[in-house]
Amino acid sequence: MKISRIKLRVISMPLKSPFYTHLGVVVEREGLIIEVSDSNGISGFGEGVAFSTPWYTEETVKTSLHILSDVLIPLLMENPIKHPEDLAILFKSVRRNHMAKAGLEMAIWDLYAKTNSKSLSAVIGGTRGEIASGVVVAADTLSSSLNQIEKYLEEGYQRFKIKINPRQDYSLLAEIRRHYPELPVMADANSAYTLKDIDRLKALDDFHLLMIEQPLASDDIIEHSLLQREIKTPICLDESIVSFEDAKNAIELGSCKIINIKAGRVGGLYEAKRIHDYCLDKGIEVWCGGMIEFGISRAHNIALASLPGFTIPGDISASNRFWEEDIITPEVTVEKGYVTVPDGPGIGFGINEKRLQETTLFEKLFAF
Ligand SMILES: O=C(O)CCC(=O)c1ccccc1C(=O)O
Ligand SMILES: [Mg+2]
Repeated sequence: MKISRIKLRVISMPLKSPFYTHLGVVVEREGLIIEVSDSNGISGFGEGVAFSTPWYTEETVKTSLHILSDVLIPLLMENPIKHPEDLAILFKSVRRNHMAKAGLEMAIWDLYAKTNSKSLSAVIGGTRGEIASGVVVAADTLSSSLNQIEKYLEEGYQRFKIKINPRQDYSLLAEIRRHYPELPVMADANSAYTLKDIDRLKALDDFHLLMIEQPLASDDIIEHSLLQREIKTPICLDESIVSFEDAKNAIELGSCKIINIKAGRVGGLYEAKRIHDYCLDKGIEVWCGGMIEFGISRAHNIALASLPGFTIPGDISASNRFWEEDIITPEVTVEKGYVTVPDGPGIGFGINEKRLQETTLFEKLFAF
């Protein structure tokens, strides 16, 4: 691959409505856009999905910018690669920093697919032409949760993820069930509980949830295996799974029945695919998680979720779930509950240059 230039941009955009979790509120989303160009002027795009503050993982926009500028991009300049999978070996010398690695790796996958005139989905082994779409409800009150559910139901979403915590769980889910007895509902706790809350968590079995995502500590797999033995609701791990080894260990221990795969969290599409392949082999269902992302990462998620093991509707919602105007064209849309997997080259979406320009705070260019 003849990489000649890399452009990093920090962008910022307000969410249409605040996103509430027990860890804090997201009102404005800062993000990192990575553009990798070759000597023929073809560009691949990726997104660094770390947030402005380290509330979800330890990375931030600033740490990503540092690791990309001072470590990963210089490493790539000194060590030309033939294929995006070569990055797995090249980046092994750098501990963690998965979101920074993934943003660059995914831009290079997009470039690779485009230079081979294939869709990213085809290049990574996707088999699906459309993806069942789910949505997250992260509101601060019961009434706004119910309003959001009603709106998203009308828009066709097939799965509803409700953020919960020990102060807002049983009564919230009971009200949702009272209004929607058959709704495909799951809960995401973002590590709000400990094993001391076992009775609270057992009680949630009443609601036949599709699953409960990450109830216990963000780096735990041991206690989740104890919890899974006590509750009927399937556990899905998110934060705890940052590598193929984590997925393998969690499955062997019985810590979860389902895994949420986010390419950013695990260091890129290659590692995401390894986890997917292992889960498919072991009969563990997976789905694609979201990061309140802009269109580029959303497009990568669509390609990832086209792999055969992604059998559960994930967090791949339309661009208009979070944004007044996205940075890609066309925007991601949900039709009758599905997102179409594009068959054009690479991620299959263009860049809305005007929107990208007006949301850019800062940019930095690296010439090879
Ligand atoms: O639709 C989305 O973008 C996912 C929403 C979501 O739940 C989330 C958003 C940001 C960080 C972590 C999470 C999560 O899955 O825990
Ligand atoms: Mg989660």
